[in-house]
Amino acid sequence: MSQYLFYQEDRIRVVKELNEIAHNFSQKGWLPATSGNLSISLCHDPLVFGVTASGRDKENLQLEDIVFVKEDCSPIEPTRLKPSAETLIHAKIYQLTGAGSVLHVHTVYNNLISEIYAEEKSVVLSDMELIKGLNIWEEGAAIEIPIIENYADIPRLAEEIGKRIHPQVPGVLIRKHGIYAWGEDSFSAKRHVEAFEFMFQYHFLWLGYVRTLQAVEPAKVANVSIGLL
Ligand SMILES: CSC[C@@H](O)[C@@H](O)C(=O)COP(=O)(O)O
Ligand SMILES: [Zn+2]
Repeated sequence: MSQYLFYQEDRIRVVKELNEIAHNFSQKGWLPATSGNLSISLCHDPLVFGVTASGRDKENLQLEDIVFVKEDCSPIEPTRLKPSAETLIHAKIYQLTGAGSVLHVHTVYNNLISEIYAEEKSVVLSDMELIKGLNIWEEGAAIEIPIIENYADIPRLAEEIGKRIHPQVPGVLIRKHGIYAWGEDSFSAKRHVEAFEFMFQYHFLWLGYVRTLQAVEPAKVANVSIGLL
């Protein structure tokens, strides 16, 4: 008998919450072509978390598509399911941040921003109301989101992500891949993903708008700073 049966009620809650988030993000087009992976922790000491199984269509995620794993990413009980190929990244983020949930999505805008600012290795966003969605309330706050190269070797990718995590900024971009965002629970982690994605979309469209104005009405944008472009 598994020593983890003790968590049965919490397991049901985790599975339901992950399914709801998978369906919600799929509706938004944030988990295309089976991409992305989602997790919620059950326990921190020892670390145990539920994570989406590898290669599942998140749009049609089923309750049984969640695998419960330990700190070393192995399942807590025998299963035919393979945990997400990126489970190690989830484990690393739990260990370093004490988060209660880690969510990973692939979107067009997070891919575009990660590529535009790839050489800088981070993107700075400021003067945006939704920074408050990250629970950062100071007026005029600026946030710097790290951008990590998209190493195919997952242990290396997890290691590099670990080195760049900023205590105040609950997200890390992987170049032309996606974002990992986290929070104290799945509600907060979801809110963080949504805030990041809103800001990435806004920032990308703003860059294009200002650049167009620079071409057609330069005087109008003479004092507008858009960073790189
Ligand atoms: C289908 S492409 C996406 C994968 O390469 C990977 O980055 C991803 O996010 C999903 O991997 P998974 O093993 O299903 O959790
Ligand atoms: Zn991915």
